[in-house]
Amino acid sequence: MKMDKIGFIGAGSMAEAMVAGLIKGKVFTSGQIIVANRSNSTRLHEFSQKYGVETTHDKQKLVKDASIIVLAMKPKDVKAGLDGVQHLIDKQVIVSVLAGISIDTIENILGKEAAIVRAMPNTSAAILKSATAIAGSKNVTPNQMNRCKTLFEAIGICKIVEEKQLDAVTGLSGSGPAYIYYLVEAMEKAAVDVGLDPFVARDLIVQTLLGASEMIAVSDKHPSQLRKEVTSPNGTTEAGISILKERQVEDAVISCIRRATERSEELKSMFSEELISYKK
Ligand SMILES: NC(=O)C1=CN([C@@H]2O[C@H](COP(=O)(O)OP(=O)(O)OC[C@H]3O[C@@H](n4cnc5c(N)ncnc54)[C@H](OP(=O)(O)O)[C@@H]3O)[C@@H](O)[C@H]2O)C=CC1
Ligand SMILES: O=C(O)[C@@H]1CCC=N1
Repeated sequence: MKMDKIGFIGAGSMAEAMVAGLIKGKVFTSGQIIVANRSNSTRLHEFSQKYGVETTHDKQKLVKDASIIVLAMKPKDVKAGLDGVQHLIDKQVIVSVLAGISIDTIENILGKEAAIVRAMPNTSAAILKSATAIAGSKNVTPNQMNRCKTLFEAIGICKIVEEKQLDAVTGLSGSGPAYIYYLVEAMEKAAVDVGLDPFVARDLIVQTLLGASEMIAVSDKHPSQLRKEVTSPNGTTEAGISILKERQVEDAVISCIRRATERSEELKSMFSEELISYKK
């Protein structure tokens, strides 16, 4: 598939995960990718060394050269990130991966309506395993939406949702990898505590996670049934799970995802209140 250039404004972890994934997935060649940040030249040097992509501090050049512009700065930096390029946005599709920043807010900053696709991927994009959801503004054509879906499908799976559901997606799968890493950190501590070599434990934990994920993915059975199949009456699993229940881990997980979802909603209102609507 022949595609134009894609430009990233922001060169952090999410931009890197996407760049790595897009090159690995052969969606874009290195020569079709431009990356810009605010000031960190060492970071841009790293990008060009590692991925062979073009890098620049000149956002205007990036916006003129790219047909897809990915906003990949922190939510608080979106206004500064688009400063000075608003007038150059015309036919490009803007893909925003910013948590909690609405299409309305981006249009307010631009001072006009635009073809904006809000996306919530996760850092597993780097290994082509992102769980992404996208929502488009009313100016996005079906063709542009499909193109963005194809782009995210090349780095994992991609679901189309309504924009209002993106806060929940952020709380669930955008932040999700961190929850799993947190669990693994705890499992690693526990493994040493019960007398295992940390390197042996790491391999066992990773394979356990891979195996369990694959079982959920390929099996027709509900996770609760799969769990039952591990749990022998009066056995070790039952003993372990009884502690998770006693410590109300299920409640903790539900509260964790609710709080992350709420935080995405909070970010949205913080930033939309800050901006004066051009529509008013
Ligand atoms: N990390 C994750 O797992 C996920 C993150 N996201 C979203 O992705 C976005 C980026 O997150 P992350 O990659 O973790 O952030 P990082 O802090 O790692 O990177 C932010 C980048 O934005 C650049 N930047 C800041 N201000 C400007 C500006 N005015 N012009 C150009 N570039 C600028 C910074 O450049 P410099 O270093 O020079 O200041 C830096 O390269 C966030 O909005 C987040 O909500 C979405 C899904 C998952
Ligand atoms: O923590 C955050 O705000 C971002 C959004 C999803 C993952 N990281």
